[in-house]
Amino acid sequence: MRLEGKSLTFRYRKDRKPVLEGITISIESGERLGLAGPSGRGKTTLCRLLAGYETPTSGEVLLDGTPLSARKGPCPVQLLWQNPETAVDPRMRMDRVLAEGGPVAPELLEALGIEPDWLKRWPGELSGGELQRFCLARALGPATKILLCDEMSAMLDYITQAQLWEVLLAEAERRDLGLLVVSHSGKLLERVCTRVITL
Ligand SMILES: Nc1ncnc2c1ncn2[C@@H]1O[C@H](COP(=O)(O)OP(=O)(O)OP(=O)(O)O)[C@@H](O)[C@H]1O
Repeated sequence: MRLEGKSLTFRYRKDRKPVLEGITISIESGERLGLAGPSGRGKTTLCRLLAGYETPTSGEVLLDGTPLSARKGPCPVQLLWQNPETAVDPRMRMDRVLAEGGPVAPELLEALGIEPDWLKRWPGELSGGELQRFCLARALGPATKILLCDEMSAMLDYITQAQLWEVLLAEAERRDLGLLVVSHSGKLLERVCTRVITL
């Protein structure tokens, strides 16, 4: 599978200059593409366009040559945020949050260190790191083919970071997923990516 952003231009407001101008990017199955660039350059905005959360002012987002917006059913492109608190519905217990991405193998939950007792808790009863484990499990639902990781481990301690990356890289390899990894850490990008570009 191939996700392409073609000549993407985007502005948040008509009277402001574009945040992104004529950006072309592509991510293939099995590839781990790193995206670097200074703060405010538009990395998160680009992820939002590629995941279909925003519509480009001009240009298009294609999945195997078909506009992402024209696809039906569960989206094969998933986005993981830096702040899991903003990515879960606070009115749903964690078992329902998890089910939003489709069924998740118990082995994956175990590998991510998700304790069975956490499934009946509300999001507000978990730490940021515990919530991010759920967000990763949910993003790895059966329909996912391309995963966009926007600073997904930036707020975690080193041990949790290492654990999540180990699980994600093994899963990506096993399922031939394509990854876009956004990070300010050159070391992380060097370590996990097959190719790195700068915005
Ligand atoms: N909802 C919004 N409305 C208006 N402007 C926005 C909005 N979200 C982001 N911006 C602006 O768009 C620009 C790009 O922001 P974005 O978050 O995409 O950058 P980034 O490269 O991901 O930054 P960082 O590395 O700090 O996370 C910034 O100037 C930001 O102020």
